[in-house]
Amino acid sequence: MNRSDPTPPAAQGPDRPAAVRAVALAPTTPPADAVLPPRAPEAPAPGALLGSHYDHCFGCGPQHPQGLRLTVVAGEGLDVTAEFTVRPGHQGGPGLAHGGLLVTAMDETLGSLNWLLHSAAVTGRLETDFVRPVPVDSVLHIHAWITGVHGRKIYSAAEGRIGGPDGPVAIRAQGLFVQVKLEHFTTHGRPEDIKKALDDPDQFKRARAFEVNP
Ligand SMILES: CCCCCCCCCCCCCCCC(=O)SCCNC(=O)CCNC(=O)[C@H](O)C(C)(C)COP(=O)(O)OP(=O)(O)OC[C@H]1O[C@@H](n2cnc3c(N)ncnc32)[C@H](O)[C@@H]1OP(=O)(O)O
Repeated sequence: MNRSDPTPPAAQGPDRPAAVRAVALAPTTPPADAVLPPRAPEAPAPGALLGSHYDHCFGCGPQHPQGLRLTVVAGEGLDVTAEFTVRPGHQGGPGLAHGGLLVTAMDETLGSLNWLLHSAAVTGRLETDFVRPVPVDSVLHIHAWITGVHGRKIYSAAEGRIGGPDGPVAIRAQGLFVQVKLEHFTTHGRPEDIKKALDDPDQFKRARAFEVNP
């Protein structure tokens, strides 16, 4: 369609050309029969700092040179808080955090809710609203919580605020994570990285701690 064409787009449907047809995405809001389970007995105590799940993770790994080095603390309920300091290597616009990295920070924080249920889960769908720009050197304070669990699907939401837990909201997110077994990683990951992770007893211990039987 010509950009200046005032004709409104035709209704979505099978006759619409594939190149312009919207894709059907799953909702990130839990269904009515979703449940809010109790914290797992193995969940970290409220206030505990959650370690990185993998040293080379872009989101939380301390060994990643340009990573976000997000730190996460367990909340009182099915929630966590996280902090991410925006560094010059995270710029999109001059002096501003790249939006994709802000999404990564939300993804990582929502993903760490796994610790509270003692199960590994991967992101199936993630929606974000960017509310205001985030300058370099600012600290993004993120609060994330589980909104419902339905079978293997974990629904969650988060808000990121600038400068403090009560600072202005910069980003909001809702996610749908799907619980997986450890084999998800060992089957799909690059073999040399899997081997290194499995050869490191500490890394292996953390990986086993996540094992689930969906
Ligand atoms: C040795 C090394 C140790 C390392 C130890 C690390 C441990 C801890 C690591 C944590 C890491 C966190 C890091 C941050 C979080 C990421 O960034 S994770 C990376 C990004 N995500 C991905 O790569 C996931 C890619 N997708 C997949 O692998 C597969 O599509 C999935 C999501 C596992 C689902 O496949 P599946 O297991 O075959 O599930 P399936 O039976 O199709 O669906 C199950 C249910 O989920 C729904 N569903 C499936 N996919 C979707 C979707 N995309 N959207 C909506 N709903 C979906 C289905 O509709 C179905 O619903 P019901 O019918 O039950 O109502």
